[in-house]
Amino acid sequence: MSTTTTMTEEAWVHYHDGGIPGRRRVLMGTASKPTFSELPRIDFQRIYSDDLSDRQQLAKEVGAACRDVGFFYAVNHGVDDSMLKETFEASRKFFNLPTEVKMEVRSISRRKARPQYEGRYIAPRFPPSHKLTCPDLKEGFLMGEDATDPEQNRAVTPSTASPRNQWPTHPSALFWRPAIYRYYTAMYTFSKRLLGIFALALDLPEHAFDAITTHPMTNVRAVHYPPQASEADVGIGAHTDFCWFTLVCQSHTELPALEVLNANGIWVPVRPEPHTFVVNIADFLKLVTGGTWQSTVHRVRNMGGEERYSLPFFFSPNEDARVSVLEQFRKEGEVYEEFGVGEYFQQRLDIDRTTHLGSEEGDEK
Ligand SMILES: O=C(O)CCC(=O)C(=O)O
Ligand SMILES: [Fe+2]
Repeated sequence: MSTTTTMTEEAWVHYHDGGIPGRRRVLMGTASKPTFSELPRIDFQRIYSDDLSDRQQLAKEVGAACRDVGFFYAVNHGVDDSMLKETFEASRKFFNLPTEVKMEVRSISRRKARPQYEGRYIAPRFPPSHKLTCPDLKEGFLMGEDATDPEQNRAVTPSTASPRNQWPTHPSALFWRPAIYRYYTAMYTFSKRLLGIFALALDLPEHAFDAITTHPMTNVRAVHYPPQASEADVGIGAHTDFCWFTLVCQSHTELPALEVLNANGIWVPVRPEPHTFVVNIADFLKLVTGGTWQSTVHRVRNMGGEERYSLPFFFSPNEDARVSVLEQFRKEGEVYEEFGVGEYFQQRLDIDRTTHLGSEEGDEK
């Protein structure tokens, strides 16, 4: 949850960074630092160019945005616009279904050795009782890689044989699975290309990340944010994402709802722009770039009286990949350990469960 408080006449913004509670002083006037006040807009048409120098030029702009802001708009991304529109229509329809239809896919397993995520419906303000209350007003539906879903064309092996996703079976909800799969597949394909641009932006060969992303960890979370009655409520509390990077499509609302925190502790609104993705760097890419790329704090407050829908797509490397700080970001004399992608992800989920009430059940970000 994020709040701005005044302590001895100083204002602070509170958030979760890397799953850990943090705060930032609000700096104004002469105390303010150079920082961003809007998100860069980057033209992605060049991602499809056969000419390497076009892709390198794009990568230069992407690299600057990742370093200076951690967020950018991707325009002309080439993903089919009518498919995006249809996915939002399907989202509206899904979240309008009776609660009992959505609750069919609400269950989570209580197994100790649980998988990184389990696809399901996430009810608003859950859990209602045994802890304090969950602050987030949002409701969501989460799915991700699952070799037992034939749509993913993946080999079912002993390690991938447990289903992770849950799909509603009520006749009124059967439209949901194909709609989400169309979106998932398109975002997956775009993300693989984007990864090549990130590699170039980091002065690596374009295919440097291919070996660790043959079966990447990926999630779609469809989210519905009801209009907020009060400033004290929160659609999704201030946080950083803990994957490698996130792509977000947001529905149109007159008043921007997604906000990004700049270095002066000012919330910069991310106005919904038609036909664009909002791309943000998450904790994992910050980690492997030795903090050179920013995983920027953000939150959602839906104050404009309209229903809001968003479709974040979260991307991380293979669960069994091992990564470390990239060579060019290492400092002499420092020791850098390797860590497992899946283990890191699980650690972050566990931290989030204990420090972020809204995410007690493994609310992947
Ligand atoms: O709804 C949005 O615009 C952003 C959601 C978000 O930050 C998240 O799901 O991690
Ligand atoms: Fe996020």
